[in-house]
Amino acid sequence: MKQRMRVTCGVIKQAGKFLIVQRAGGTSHAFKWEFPGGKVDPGETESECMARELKEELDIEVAVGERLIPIEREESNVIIELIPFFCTIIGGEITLLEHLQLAWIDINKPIQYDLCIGDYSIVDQLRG
Ligand SMILES: Nc1nc2c([nH]c(=O)n2[C@@H]2O[C@H](COP(=O)(O)OP(=O)(O)OP(=O)(O)O)[C@@H](O)[C@H]2O)c(=O)[nH]1
Repeated sequence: MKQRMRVTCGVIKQAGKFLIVQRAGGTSHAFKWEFPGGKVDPGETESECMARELKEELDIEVAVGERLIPIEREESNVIIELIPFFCTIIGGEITLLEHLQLAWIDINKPIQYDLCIGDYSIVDQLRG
């Protein structure tokens, strides 16, 4: 059976725009843009993972809201389930602890950033 990996990613909206961040060099998908998040650890719920990753990556506390439709993709024989959640910042200031840059995107305009492939499906969901 193929290995599965669950990854949560946060959809944060402010002033009508959505936050994306650029992955660092030396990681998988280096320099690609993504919604911040990461792998669900054993024994952790998806929501716990979401809140933990945003604390680790952006130094913010969030309220984890609605779960969007997950996106499944296979990469190097591993099935990656990317699970987006709407998140609201309830504490802290966004500080990039792992990523290179951030951007706030207007979802209804063409995306000018090189996103991780699965993330285009999240953008489609946000466009409704
Ligand atoms: N965080 C995040 N990962 C994504 C997105 N889209 C996407 O394909 N991925 C992929 O999902 C995987 C998540 O890995 P990650 O490196 O962010 O997770 P992590 O922080 O737990 O990793 P690490 O602790 O092993 O460094 C990567 O292969 C990444 O390329 C996204 O929007 N956000």
